[in-house]
Amino acid sequence: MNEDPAAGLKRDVGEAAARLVEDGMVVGLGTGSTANFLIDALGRRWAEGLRFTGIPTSIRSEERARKLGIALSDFGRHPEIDLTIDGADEIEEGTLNLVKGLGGALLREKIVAANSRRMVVIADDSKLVRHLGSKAPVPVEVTPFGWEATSHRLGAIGARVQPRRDPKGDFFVTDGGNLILDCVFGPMEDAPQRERAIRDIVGVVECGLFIGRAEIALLAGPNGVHTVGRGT
Ligand SMILES: O=C[C@H](O)[C@H](O)[C@H](O)COP(=O)(O)O
Repeated sequence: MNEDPAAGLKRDVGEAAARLVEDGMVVGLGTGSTANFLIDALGRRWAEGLRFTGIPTSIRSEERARKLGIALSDFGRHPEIDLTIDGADEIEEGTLNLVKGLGGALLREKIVAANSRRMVVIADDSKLVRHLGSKAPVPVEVTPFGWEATSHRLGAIGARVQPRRDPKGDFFVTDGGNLILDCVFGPMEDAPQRERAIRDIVGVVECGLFIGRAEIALLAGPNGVHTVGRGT
């Protein structure tokens, strides 16, 4: 198995973010390799006596947190979340707008982020970009019914569309039973408008552009973890 070269940085930032959680909070638990380090660090804090309620953003994160003994709840019972901590595929300098969903968890992640008082994004600093779309495609979750027509409409607003497949070559299916179309737009100077244009297409369930959601970013680099706010 290939070792992730950024694993050390992801661990550093996951552990730093776990220190933001306080007793009694309702906490959105993100998804992905960086969020896994957060969940593991929270598991250690739980074992030391910290008590909070976790709202997982995917089945994978739910299983990981449950194994560590963290108390979890259903989003429906806790529709107001104090703090969500999640990874990202790209973070735009200045705005902290994000691309998320390369791991396929964007719909639950976006619902949880939209209902959180604060969202903190965690990543190694290679994820910081001048414009979203510079390196990553925008994942778009679509209904299986009519996906070809939805794909065509996405093409008409400028995307090069690639249906996501799993390692066996079958369509990748999300936790919500939908498909993902990875949309390459190239670097975008108009991500907020692009998000609206994508979401206006019938058949689109949600898209991986997170606009105005993250309040701060914790970024790990060779010199340690630093905090970046919006507008900096
Ligand atoms: O669907 C996956 C999520 O949006 C992840 O938070 C995102 O892909 C970042 O994942 P990682 O920390 O593994 O790079």
